[in-house]
Amino acid sequence: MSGQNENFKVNVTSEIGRLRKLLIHSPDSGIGKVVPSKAQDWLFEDIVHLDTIRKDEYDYYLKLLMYFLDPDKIKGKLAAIDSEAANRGFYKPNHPNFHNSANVIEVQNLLADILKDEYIRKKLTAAVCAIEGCTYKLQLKLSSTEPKELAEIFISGTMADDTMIFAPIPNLIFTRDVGTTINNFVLLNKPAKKARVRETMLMRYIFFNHSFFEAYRGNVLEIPDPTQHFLRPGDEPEFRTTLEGGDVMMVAPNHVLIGVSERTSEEGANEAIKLLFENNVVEKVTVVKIPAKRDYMHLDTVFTQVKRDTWVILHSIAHSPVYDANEPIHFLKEPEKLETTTALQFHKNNPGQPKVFEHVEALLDDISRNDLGSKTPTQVIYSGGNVFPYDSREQWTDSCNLLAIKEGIVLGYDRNDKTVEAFKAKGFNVAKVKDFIADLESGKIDPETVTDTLILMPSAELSRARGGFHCMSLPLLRDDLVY
Ligand SMILES: NC(=[NH2+])NCCC[C@H](N)C(=O)O
Repeated sequence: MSGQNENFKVNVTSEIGRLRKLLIHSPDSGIGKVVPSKAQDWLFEDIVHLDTIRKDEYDYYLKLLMYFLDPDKIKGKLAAIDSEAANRGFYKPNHPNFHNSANVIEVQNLLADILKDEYIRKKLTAAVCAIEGCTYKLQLKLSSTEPKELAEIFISGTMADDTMIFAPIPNLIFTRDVGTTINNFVLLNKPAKKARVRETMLMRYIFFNHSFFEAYRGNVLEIPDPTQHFLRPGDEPEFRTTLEGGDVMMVAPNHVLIGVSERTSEEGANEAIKLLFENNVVEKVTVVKIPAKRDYMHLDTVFTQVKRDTWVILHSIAHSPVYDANEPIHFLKEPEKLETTTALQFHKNNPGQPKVFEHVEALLDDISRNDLGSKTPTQVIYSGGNVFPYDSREQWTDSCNLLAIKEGIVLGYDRNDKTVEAFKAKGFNVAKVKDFIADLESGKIDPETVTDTLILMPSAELSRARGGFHCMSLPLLRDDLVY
């Protein structure tokens, strides 16, 4: 894939413009190595069945992306691609028949590309071995391993003979979290969780060394730690700057949202805002503070955008506290226990005087109407139709974490029944991905003309990894919205 850097463009100005290029990572064998005792440390809620997550779930995601982003590789060829004789070669990064799309880009292959350079291979091997505590002998062995094999080892933690040498990084399927494209800049993450450290390092090497990103090297932003962090006593994470991509949303060309959450610290948001303003990347950054808890780990777990005038959100995050401000409980509970969510908007020219939004829904309405020029009333679809307990059950299985492949065409899990009903009530078509793909292949559906559809993706295994399709995508290029 190296050498294809002419015309390689990085530019994302919204959450919903037609998707043209993205980074993904298909479930690798490391996911099949998650053991119950480590599942929580590795940020999975359960162990998953590798074969099912690939063949019956993720492969459909890949196919769908191909029809929209690289149709020549799939249209008219589906039967052959999925034949038994093909043995899923199209889906396996190291297989000779791998799709090798330059639009639906597999991280593992970018990693293999940069590892062809001996200097980079040695440096990155030393870095991986340092964080994983490998022996020097193993480091030497890895340095002379063939690039494609080495890329697989770095990701899965497993040698070709199936020996595990360090932990896998099973969360790499959630490419969203490793960085965010903001206009033609990339803001790299600074992970809060140890389980996500190696992924970030691999991505850092890719963005700074792969020929695809050559023209953008000066536009890769990294978040430093402030001096207070190094000088603090003990091991407390105080002052640590953390920021994960799921907390960063590129909602309009001049406007980014940053969630302060379980994963992104106030300090992380602070450094990110300074970087974005100093580099003239955007004019406005709105910080949305959400309760720091596992269920809401990132901002994109509580809302995502569907169309310029439509959002899907968890009601308790959308609005001010459910308690009546006149009830005694309002005064008795700590503000964070009331699940309040605040939104503070900082402007480049006047960062000292942030604008306060009463609640998140007011912010989303402002984005739709004022940033995106929507002339229609802003529509909000609530997780689980805003009916307890379906609202929180379905949020937990990513009802609010949708990926728009173009405005109004969104991918979500097939298990969130009440949310699906809420989409239907707002006039959306709902299609099972298998049927949708059959219609794309037969030509009954045309990616250019299809409108307002929630595509339901199989989710039994994927949802145990605790993320949806928004998390499983790192958009690099989207068409600008036409106003
Ligand atoms: N953008 C997201 N919401 N990503 C979800 C990440 C899920 C992953 N298991 C984690 O806990 O880190």
